[in-house]
Amino acid sequence: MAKPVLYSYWRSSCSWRVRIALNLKEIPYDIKAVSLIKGGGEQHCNEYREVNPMEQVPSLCIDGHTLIESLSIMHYLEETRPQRPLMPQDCMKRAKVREICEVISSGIQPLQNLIVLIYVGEEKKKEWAQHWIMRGFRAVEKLLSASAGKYCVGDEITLADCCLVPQVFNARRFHVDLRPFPIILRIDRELENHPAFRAAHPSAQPDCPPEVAK
Ligand SMILES: O=C(O)/C=C\C(=O)CC(=O)CC(=O)O
Repeated sequence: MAKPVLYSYWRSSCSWRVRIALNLKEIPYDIKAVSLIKGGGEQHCNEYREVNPMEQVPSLCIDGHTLIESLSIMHYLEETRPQRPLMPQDCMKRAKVREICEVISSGIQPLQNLIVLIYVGEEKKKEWAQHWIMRGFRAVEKLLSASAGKYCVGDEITLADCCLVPQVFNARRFHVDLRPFPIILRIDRELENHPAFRAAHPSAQPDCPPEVAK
């Protein structure tokens, strides 16, 4: 089987989630960088629209197919590559993992992504992004107060952690005050030096601008 190819952008939190999952599962993959900003965004070109009709990253070519949507990709990896499980065994804990993934991937990230911020406009975009991230993080913090052990759900790393860490990076990028979210901060700190998370970090990506990578 050919090595999987991930269409990715260094600073895209959705690409980053999938990179973490691939790294944790030790699945070798190649990256095809798609610049979301060059020339108005390479994701909108005809060639890439054939790969991903949503004109977004990530997309993953794997097992002879192309998959889009980060959570759907991560669940496929979990189902087909059971090594280093990223979902708990227990059904209620699985539901808790999905809950946190949903809040982040549907309730926060889409509201502060590039296409929405362009639409909101330069003047309002920071306040807008902060509002939706804080609203979502209040919910995540509350959920974590019941589910967290060392990580988001219990003491094993799950897909919820793969979603949380990149969203914390985005929160910092928009200067959100994270002090009201001590559990989120603790889990982020716990994971920042994990090799799979470090290798997936924007600053470690081949398309990261050299002045940022330093
Ligand atoms: O470098 C840029 O400014 C462009 C795009 C992004 O950050 C990615 C997003 O749209 C946000 C996200 O993935 O959450």
